[in-house]
Amino acid sequence: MEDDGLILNICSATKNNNDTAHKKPSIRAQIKEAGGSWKERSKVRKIIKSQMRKSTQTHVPLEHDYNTVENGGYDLNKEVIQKKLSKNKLAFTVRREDSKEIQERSKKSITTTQPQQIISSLFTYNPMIPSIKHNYLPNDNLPSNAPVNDSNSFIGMGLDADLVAHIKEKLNAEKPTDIQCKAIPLLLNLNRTSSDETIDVDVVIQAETGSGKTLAFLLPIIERLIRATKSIKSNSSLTRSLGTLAIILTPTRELAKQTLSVLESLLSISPSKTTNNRLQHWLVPGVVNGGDKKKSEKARLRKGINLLVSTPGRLLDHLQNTRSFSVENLRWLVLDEADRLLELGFEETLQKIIQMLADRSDAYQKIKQKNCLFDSDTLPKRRQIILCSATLKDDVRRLAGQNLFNPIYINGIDKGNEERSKPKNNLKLFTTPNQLKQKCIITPAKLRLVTLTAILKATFKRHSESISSEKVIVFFSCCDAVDFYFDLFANAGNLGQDTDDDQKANSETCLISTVIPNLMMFRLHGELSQTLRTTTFQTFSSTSSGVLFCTDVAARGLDLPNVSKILQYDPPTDIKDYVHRVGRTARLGKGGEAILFLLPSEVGYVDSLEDQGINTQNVQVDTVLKNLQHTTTNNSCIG
Ligand SMILES: Nc1ncnc2c1ncn2[C@@H]1O[C@H](COP(=O)(O)OP(=O)(O)OP(=O)(O)O)[C@@H](O)[C@H]1O
Repeated sequence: MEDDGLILNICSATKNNNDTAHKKPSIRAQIKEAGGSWKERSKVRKIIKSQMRKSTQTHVPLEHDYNTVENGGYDLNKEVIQKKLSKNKLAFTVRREDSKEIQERSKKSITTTQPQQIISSLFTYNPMIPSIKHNYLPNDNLPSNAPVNDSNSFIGMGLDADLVAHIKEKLNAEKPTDIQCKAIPLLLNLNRTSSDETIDVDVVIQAETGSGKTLAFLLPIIERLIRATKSIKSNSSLTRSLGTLAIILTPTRELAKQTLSVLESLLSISPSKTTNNRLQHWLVPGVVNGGDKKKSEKARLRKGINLLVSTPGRLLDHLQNTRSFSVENLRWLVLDEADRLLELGFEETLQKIIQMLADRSDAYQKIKQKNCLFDSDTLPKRRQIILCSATLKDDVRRLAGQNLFNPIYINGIDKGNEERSKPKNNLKLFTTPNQLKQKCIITPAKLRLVTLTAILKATFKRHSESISSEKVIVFFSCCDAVDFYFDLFANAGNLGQDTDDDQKANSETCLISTVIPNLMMFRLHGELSQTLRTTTFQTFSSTSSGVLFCTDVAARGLDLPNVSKILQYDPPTDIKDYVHRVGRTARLGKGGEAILFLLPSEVGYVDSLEDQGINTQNVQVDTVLKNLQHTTTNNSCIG
């Protein structure tokens, strides 16, 4: 699927683990089970089982066990260690040379073990968790992506008064954000001279997640079209059959639909005296999207979609196969989440799209068909490319070198963040919202599920009949993991009992959890039907409380209101994806919390985050597990 990268949570075997495997082959491996009658084989299997049971009961913690402790694999609490050490004297004498070291290590281990550990009844002890050495630098928590008070107003930037009143009423946007202050005047380009046709240069916008980049590029486009509409006297020149004037490309279908709805609400501006309803009359927004019916899209393209939002594959398909799709008048090509669009899988498609658009408008220029709309000075005289993302790096610069015209880079990184982030290399840093509380929790594999449950339980506390109004997103590495955990939380205890129920669950947008009473559970990934994806996205957007289990299909661009917490059950392989995942909360100056789950073997991830200027606070599993026993009054489940 184009939307879902399969990211596996692979932890490489350490040297010590390898040694362990080498020194102590399993009993099963030593006994040949093949051959003989089934009765004999069954007998052998029983013997093996009982030997294995005995072996685990009498197993003494040997040197390599403690080596794995250091690597975060195991920990034996005081009782278990002492019991095992005293019980098996034989093994103890055999490995006498190791014993002193063992005792030393066990002493260390015991002293570091918390006195009141919460241990799941499934296990006899909690594995030890390696401590991570990093300097957590608490920041001032001042919002970095909120509208700026001392900014120039939208009207001061040159936006139409009706449009400004409209965005205030519809989107509650009164003051521009930092990136909007920088990008809107540049893209409006009001200081151009009509003689200089090349002045509308390409623009690269990089700013934090949730800082209003969508309006930063949509408002100037709409404003310039309003101005062009006003400048033309005859209505006959303004018709949707002028074809597509702007294309906005997004990497996922959900983001395409979201961008379309922003466009629609911008264009639902009430008819003013000046535009006299003409804007709505001819300017038609639309979407063409993988997963939708191509036939109806073709019909709409034939009639004319002036502002088109699309995913790359479907756009290329229409460019190649829909003859009535008119892009000769195209004035803007926006690549939203540009770095994702340039990743493997999309890059080739994108290059073909850019080439086809260039060929078509060149051919058109030769025919020199004219419309007075394009004679006005308000529209760009050439196709302007706008790249946009919170995480732009060298891949974008490569495209910039090849396809962009005199690109201008606008960076929304605020001063506070720049100072806070101390780069260890020369790479450009990614920034995350200043007010976002970022935490990491090192959990051994066997405690991960119980830790997730504890966090969700603490977040969705019961208040008599209802639960806390919180919205949480949990990211997993792949579609199967989402389905597995969704089934677990939604259907625990009923798994696999009724296939009709399973089918029903697969087609339902939301289920009530059987683990956490009253909790509404949603899931989103690239293998679900398009209808289910769309309804899930819409329902989770509008709900006031619930949890969404998803893959990275929901990581980029989605503006899901009031999400208070992001959990990353599997860390993403790319730090860029980390930035986008956590960016689903703490949007536009609001607060938020992000918790990253790491296996003991993955602690190095914290350093990689630090290299990018991302600072996480380490939280102990024990603190979280206590929430299973106590309902804390503190809203933050992990302190
Ligand atoms: N100036 C503003 N005042 C109030 N709200 C705004 C303003 N600008 C944008 N918004 C709202 O802020 C939210 C986030 O905006 P948007 O989705 O464009 O962020 P983004 O920077 O594109 O984030 P991401 O990188 O995650 O895609 C949206 O709900 C949008 O309507």
